Amino acid sequence: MRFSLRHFSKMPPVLKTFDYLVIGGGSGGIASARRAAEFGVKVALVEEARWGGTCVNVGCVPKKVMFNTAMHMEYIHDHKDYGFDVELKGFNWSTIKKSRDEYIKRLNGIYASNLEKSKVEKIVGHASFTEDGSVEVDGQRYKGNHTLIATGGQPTIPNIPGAEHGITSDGFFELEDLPKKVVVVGAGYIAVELAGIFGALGADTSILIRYDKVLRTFDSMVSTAVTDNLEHGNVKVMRRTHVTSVKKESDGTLTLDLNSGQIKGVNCLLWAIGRKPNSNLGLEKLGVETDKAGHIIVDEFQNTKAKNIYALGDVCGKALLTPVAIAAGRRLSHRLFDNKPDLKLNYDNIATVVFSHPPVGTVGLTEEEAEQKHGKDNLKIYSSDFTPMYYAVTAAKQKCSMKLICAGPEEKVVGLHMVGQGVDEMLQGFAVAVKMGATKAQFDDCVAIHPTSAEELVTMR
Ligand SMILES: Cc1cc2nc3c(=O)[nH]c(=O)nc-3n(C[C@H](O)[C@H](O)[C@H](O)COP(=O)(O)OP(=O)(O)OC[C@H]3O[C@@H](n4cnc5c(N)ncnc54)[C@H](O)[C@@H]3O)c2cc1C
Ligand SMILES: NC(=O)C1=CN([C@@H]2O[C@H](COP(=O)(O)OP(=O)(O)OC[C@H]3O[C@@H](n4cnc5c(N)ncnc54)[C@H](OP(=O)(O)O)[C@@H]3O)[C@@H](O)[C@H]2O)C=CC1
Ligand SMILES: N[C@@H](CCC(=O)N[C@@H](CSSC[C@H](NC(=O)CC[C@H](N)C(=O)O)C(=O)NCC(=O)O)C(=O)NCC(=O)O)C(=O)O
Repeated sequence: MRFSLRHFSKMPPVLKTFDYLVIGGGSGGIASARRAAEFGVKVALVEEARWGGTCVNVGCVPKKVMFNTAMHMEYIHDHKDYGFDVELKGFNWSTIKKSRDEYIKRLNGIYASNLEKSKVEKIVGHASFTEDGSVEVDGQRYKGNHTLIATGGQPTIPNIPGAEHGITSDGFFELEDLPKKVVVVGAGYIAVELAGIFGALGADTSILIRYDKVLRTFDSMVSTAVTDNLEHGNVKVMRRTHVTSVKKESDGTLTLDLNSGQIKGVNCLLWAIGRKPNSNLGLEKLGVETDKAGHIIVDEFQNTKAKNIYALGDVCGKALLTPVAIAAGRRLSHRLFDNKPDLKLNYDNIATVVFSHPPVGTVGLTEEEAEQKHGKDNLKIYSSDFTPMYYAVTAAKQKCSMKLICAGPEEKVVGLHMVGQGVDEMLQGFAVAVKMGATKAQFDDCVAIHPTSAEELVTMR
């Protein structure tokens, strides 16, 4: 007690009090702060880096630009099969990097001005908690009657000698040129997406995975198809392989020592082995609990263990997706300031896309999860494998695979999985149907749109 009093006396006085103080100007924090401000409460948002957070600056948005770039390269190879007399004379990475950077800069400005328009007070700097639950930023103290932690996460780097010679997804967005020889380590979303981009753009690309397939937590159909597609798409899949040490040579290239063998002459090593939460905010002083990995523990209403302190988005470690952070943030603001005391995000049936080549779209249970939940005998699985019509006249082909997992006598669709051209844009509408509890008969009752890949989903037998 005496210690606390002495400590309190050293704290600067509270400069300002807000109804809602949000830490983290990324997807969840911005969405929650702006929604709260709509209800006429006094809101402030603290951000230490660039407005928009991971998604806008080093995530979804610049990644999608690079995915689109890679798609151009794929299509260019098909042009001659469609009768176009075009010649690819080269690809200039720095052209797209420059326009991408300018676009992100514009977005930073738009986000800042949107906050101003919404009357959210912007506070720039690193936030940390003091003992009494107020927040200190650059020596100033702010108090929130309600405080949200939406501080996101950062890439993990392995603890091996020379790991610092590698980059992460953050560094990917700083590359000034397409590296000649690339090694991507990891088997999740980021490894698959970035290896796919490098491969499509013509880098000599390898992906090092610990097991036999990428995306192991996805339905096995997806995991198998994406692993095969990487191999067919210019990416060498090195299974059961990990890096034990990294050495930088005098010519600037890297030599990777592996559990078996070596890779020499690497121009870019990219770690994509997961992310860790930004939860080093002095939470222990407040009784906010974290799990072993540092993710903030919250209940279904995003409440932490400390009164009037909430957390959401990547810092909580559940469904690390921008729309999840946004949806949780907006619902929380309605609950706190719009008299909707029961509003919370339902984390079931969240649709997700992996921007691989071709992309993955998936919602609901994997077959393995459905077997555990409903029992193998209560499931009926429908699947379809075909070559989309786009490839009818092209030399290069990519298959499309789809799977519906139906449960019970009514054949409720509890899982929908797709890998193929266009499935990224196809998924959202079907996700509505799955969320509504649609059955296979209801899918079939919907007359197909022809000729599309999507029609397969309403005509499967
Ligand atoms: C390469 C990559 C690609 C991705 N692609 C997709 C995709 O295609 N689709 C998708 O849905 N999701 C994608 N994601 C995930 C998505 O970016 C995140 O799920 C989302 O940004 C999480 O939002 P958030 O608000 O929880 O955190 P963030 O967006 O990370 O925002 C947190 C903010 O808090 C700030 N901050 C942290 N600590 C402090 C502090 N102490 N004081 C002040 N400010 C602080 C940070 O600077 C940051 O701006 C991708 C992620 C990566 C890395
Ligand atoms: N399109 C989208 O919506 C995107 C979303 N995101 C979000 O960001 C999150 C973070 O992405 P990401 O960083 O790819 O993390 P993920 O959790 O998706 O994947 C990381 C994978 O790397 C492998 N791995 C873990 N540790 C090691 C290690 N020490 N050495 C080698 N491999 C290892 C694991 O696979 P295994 O166990 O098989 O080895 C693990 O699943 C994603 O989960 C996703 O939620 C990111 C990008 C795009
Ligand atoms: N689906 C469209 C998305 C277009 C879009 O939303 N672009 C954003 C930039 S990328 S995206 C950054 C990301 N936005 C989104 O995820 C889109 C949110 C959706 N429109 C919604 O309102 O729910 C995010 O982190 N949002 C937090 C927040 O907005 O509160 C933009 O231009 N914004 C300018 C503006 O808004 O004026 C596409 O892919 O083209």
